[in-house]
Amino acid sequence: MATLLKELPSFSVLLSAYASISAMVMLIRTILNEMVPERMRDYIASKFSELTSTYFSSEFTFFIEDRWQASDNQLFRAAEVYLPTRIGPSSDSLLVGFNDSNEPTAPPKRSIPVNCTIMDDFEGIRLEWTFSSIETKKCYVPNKRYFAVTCKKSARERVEQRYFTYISKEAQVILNKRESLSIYTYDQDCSMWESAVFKHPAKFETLAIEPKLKQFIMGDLDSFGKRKEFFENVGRAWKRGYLLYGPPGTGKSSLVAAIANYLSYDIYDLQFQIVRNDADLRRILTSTTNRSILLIEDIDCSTNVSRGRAQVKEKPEDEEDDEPKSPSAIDPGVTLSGLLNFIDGLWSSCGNERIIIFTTNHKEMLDPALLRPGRMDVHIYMGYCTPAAFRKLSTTYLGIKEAGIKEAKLFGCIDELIESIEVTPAEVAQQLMISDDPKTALEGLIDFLNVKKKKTEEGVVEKEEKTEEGDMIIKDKSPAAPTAEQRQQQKMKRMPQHHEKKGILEKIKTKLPGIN
Ligand SMILES: Nc1ncnc2c1ncn2[C@@H]1O[C@H](COP(=O)(O)OP(=O)(O)OP(=O)(O)O)[C@@H](O)[C@H]1O
Repeated sequence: MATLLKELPSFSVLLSAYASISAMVMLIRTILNEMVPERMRDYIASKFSELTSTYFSSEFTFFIEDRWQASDNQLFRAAEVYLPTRIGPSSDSLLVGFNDSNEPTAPPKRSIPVNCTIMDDFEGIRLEWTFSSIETKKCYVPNKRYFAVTCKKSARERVEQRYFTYISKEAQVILNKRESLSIYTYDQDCSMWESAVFKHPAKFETLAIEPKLKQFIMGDLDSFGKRKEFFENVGRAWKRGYLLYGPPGTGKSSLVAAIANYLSYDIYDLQFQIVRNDADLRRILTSTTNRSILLIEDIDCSTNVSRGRAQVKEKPEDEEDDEPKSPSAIDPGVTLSGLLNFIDGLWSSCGNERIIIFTTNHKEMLDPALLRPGRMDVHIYMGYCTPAAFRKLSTTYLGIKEAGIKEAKLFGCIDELIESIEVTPAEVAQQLMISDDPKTALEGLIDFLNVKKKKTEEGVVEKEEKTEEGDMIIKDKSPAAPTAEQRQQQKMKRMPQHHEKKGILEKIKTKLPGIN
């Protein structure tokens, strides 16, 4: 010990060493101040302090941004669902509100405000969450939102391997338990999906369609939900495409609502006309969630995927086109191949448990490529009202479970009229709503059907006269009464689709392997 003390430098030596080091530092600082610009000095200082704090800090921070590469970040979504359940007394702020106008007195829902800090515990690990949002300069690019999760460095691996998986599972459980569904519509100005509470009363029980068709659709949906492994084994994306076609008012939208309620899936209602181009479509579609329905209504209104597009393309360039050009509002930049890429192309593998539904009033207008086998798995014709559909409507609207003696005669008359003209379930439902008294409502429906029948017959006669003369002059509306045979012939000419009513099931084309 004594030898060791002897070898230590004396106090005066230490003092002089300190003085010379300080002088050296002062000299270097003066040189740096003189030679290095101030901004550069600040940058070096901040980097130096960042480096030392990272090296010596005992904490680790994960960042979870709202986007991950080209898609929505599913971990971010899970955190959005999970974190509101962890808001406790230690949180200093909270975002509250609701968008369900059906229940204005319900307690508000919770969400996370910007810069709010939330503490969570997992297997003895303390975690601190902070939510941030950075505004972007470009108006069509949404704000960049992210969570920062801080934990002890020693717990980093457990958080990465176990905690984040736990959050995803918890979020799924919360989503499965929620009482209301959401319907999303795309806001092109903010470049994001906006949601509203979806509480549509349509159910399969209230749908007035042929019972066999109903059974088929429900069975198809059931088997789709159970076939995760099947889809994996056959190397296909876990998706199902439905094309609903038929005249307006035959229940296409009601069927979509019934499917959403049956499966408890959210609906993404995409107005195709607002999509700028294929890249835009890709971004929009990759930001939808699993277990959801992508709905594109009136797909024929998009000129780029309608049959006209193919015909226009085939025309020689110098050929005059007498057809007026479609206004740009209905001529989006999305190409058919861009859309098909999502249905069965490479992008179709993005996401799982998805239902894609297209509706159209004019199937014949669609580009054949969209109708080819393997594209839309099931084609469903939603036809005019049939006696069976009318029975369902009378149960739903008038509470008539089975026609008694009183109604039997009226029912017989209605059945006959319904079979002889084209009347939509929407029109029949409208008439049944006129009175709460079943007899009055049914009689009102008979009057309506009789008027419609008369008008239709008059229309046919008028149309035939027009066709013969080849001009557009409106003729006298009072027709010469046609004979029964003539009426039958007129009906056959006028309603080629009417006969399809009876063969609705033949119109269903099932293309998924494994379903017969
Ligand atoms: N098959 C049906 N079963 C029960 N209700 C129906 C049916 N068809 C139509 N309706 C009633 O008529 C209204 C309009 O129907 P819906 O909007 O579903 O028809 P649509 O075929 O989607 O029409 P569009 O092609 O014009 O969009 C609905 O509110 C619904 O109450």
